[in-house]
Amino acid sequence: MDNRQKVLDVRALEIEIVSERGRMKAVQHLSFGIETGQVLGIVGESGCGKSMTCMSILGLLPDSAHVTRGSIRLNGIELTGLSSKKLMQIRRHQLSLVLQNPMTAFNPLKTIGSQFVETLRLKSNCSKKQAFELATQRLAEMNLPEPDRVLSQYPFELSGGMLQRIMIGLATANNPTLLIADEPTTALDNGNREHVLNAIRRIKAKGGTAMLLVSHDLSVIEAVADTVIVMKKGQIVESGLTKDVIRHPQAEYTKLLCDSRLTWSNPNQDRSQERVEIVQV
Ligand SMILES: Nc1ncnc2c1ncn2[C@@H]1O[C@H](COP(=O)(O)OP(=O)(O)OP(=O)(O)O)[C@@H](O)[C@H]1O
Repeated sequence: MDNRQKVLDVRALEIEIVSERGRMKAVQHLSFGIETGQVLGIVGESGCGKSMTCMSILGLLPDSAHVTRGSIRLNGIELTGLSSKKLMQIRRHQLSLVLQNPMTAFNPLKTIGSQFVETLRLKSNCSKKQAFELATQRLAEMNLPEPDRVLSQYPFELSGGMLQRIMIGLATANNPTLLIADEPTTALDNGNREHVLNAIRRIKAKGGTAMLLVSHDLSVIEAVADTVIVMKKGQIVESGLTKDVIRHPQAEYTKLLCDSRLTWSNPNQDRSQERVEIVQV
């Protein structure tokens, strides 16, 4: 990874968790950066600190966790130590989060259109009519058929795969500086997975948003990420251009992940029990 101007610049980050069992470092010595229009993948086993890293950037760590060292800069602004009011402003205008469950992300009692409009008007000063027009445009960009009809529907009338693409459209509607997507394709059938990866590719092609894509699945990272960091037990074991890391893994742990990627791409493997969630802050 080079030293060009980075939208997100994380340096020597350390996150500590305090519980009745004592103190533990969820993340340490973590440094990485992302440039505008680029996708950085974070891959690693469960519990290695991927979510803690994302939540620290958003200023949404649980009460038991704290950034104890290091720096997180978004467009040159240091986020660690900012007041919660300032962080909320930054989240509202510059950051978006897409998590795993689209069904729980939406209010079941409101149409997609009213939720879209509500969120857009919270993030910018647009009128109801402008918000509706933007919503229609974003749904079309996400390749959703009949955007007007989708906007008039309730979440339960749409499939999980469609709701995921709607969430990505909503999360990027106001062109955030940084989109954080946590496992957005896990366990989708191939068709829906490809739709979501295409949605990510379209956001990349527009070029205004940097993206942090978290996945335990190296194939997803390989499909869209320019650079990747491989994490194990809260630390980076390897990082670099995705194609280099995947073609020539250096760390034993990355080699293992690459081997299991071959297993995951086996079409006979049953991944139907895995769930996917997408939520926006
Ligand atoms: N709310 C919490 N309170 C205390 N410890 C937590 C909390 N959430 C996570 N942890 C601990 O922090 C460490 C890092 O967890 P984290 O959720 O960041 O891992 P992850 O890589 O995102 O895992 P997964 O892929 O399963 O989501 C783990 O040891 C985990 O047990």
